[in-house]
Amino acid sequence: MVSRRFAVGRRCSMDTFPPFSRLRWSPVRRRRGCVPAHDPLRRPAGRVEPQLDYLAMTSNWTVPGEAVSPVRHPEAPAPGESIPAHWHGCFGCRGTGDGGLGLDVRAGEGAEVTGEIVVDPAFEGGPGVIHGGVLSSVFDEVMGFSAKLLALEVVTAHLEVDFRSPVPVRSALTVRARVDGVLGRKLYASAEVYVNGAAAPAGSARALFITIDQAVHFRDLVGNSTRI
Ligand SMILES: CCCCCCCCCCCCCC(=O)SCCNC(=O)CCNC(=O)[C@H](O)C(C)(C)COP(=O)(O)OP(=O)(O)OC[C@H]1O[C@@H](n2cnc3c(N)ncnc32)[C@H](O)[C@@H]1OP(=O)(O)O
Repeated sequence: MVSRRFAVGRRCSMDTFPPFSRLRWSPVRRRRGCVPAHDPLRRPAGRVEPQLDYLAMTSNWTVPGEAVSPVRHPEAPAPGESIPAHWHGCFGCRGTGDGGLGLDVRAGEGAEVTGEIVVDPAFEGGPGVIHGGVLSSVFDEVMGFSAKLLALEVVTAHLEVDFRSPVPVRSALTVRARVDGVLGRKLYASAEVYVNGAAAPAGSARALFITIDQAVHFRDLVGNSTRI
């Protein structure tokens, strides 16, 4: 059956809709003269395209000048030691067998941590690559662990991620994260992800965490949990 979107140009036998139609008619379909009615690759005349500097991976999220350097807690895990899960029910802390990310996060120097994870095929988004939301969760979790070196309980208030290059499923990821600055209840953190030991990051993230009193924050929410 020929879809209405490919009604102009020659008829094609393999007319299917996204996610795969874009991959299939470019460039093969162009050569065949098979042109869709609406070509998402064609830029509409007169529209201003966003000018993103992907290589610089810029961010408008900056640590305020008044922020102070993070102070590592004297009883924080030593550099190289694994940092225990903050809660067994956490998606980030649970193993992949239990529907979690299966992250292993280790303490570094100062307020730095390193998270290791192998991208489970269950985390697939686009064909063969990790889902961007899952990678965002990885960043969120590993940056959150850096707050544990300060012995602070935090939740994420703001998270931003730059995806620089695709991250294949089954690849081994190393996430380096740290608290960059503290201002009252606010912790500013940043992180980068490296694929299979590559020298250049495949993505980066920044976050704002806010310290909380867990007992108060979760008091009226804990009843929703199925893992208590
Ligand atoms: C999970 C706990 C375990 C702990 C173990 C550690 C390991 C963790 C690993 C887990 C990792 C995964 C973790 C997860 O995934 S946590 C899950 C995702 N996050 C949440 O569910 C948090 C939802 N939000 C809230 O509950 C409240 O908004 C919070 C508690 C964050 C603040 O509400 P609260 O009423 O308490 O305080 P406040 O509103 O006076 O705000 C305080 C200050 O912050 C500033 N502000 C706030 N938001 C923003 C913003 N978006 N951009 C810029 N600024 C912002 C605000 O202006 C103010 O500044 P100032 O006026 O004082 O200058």
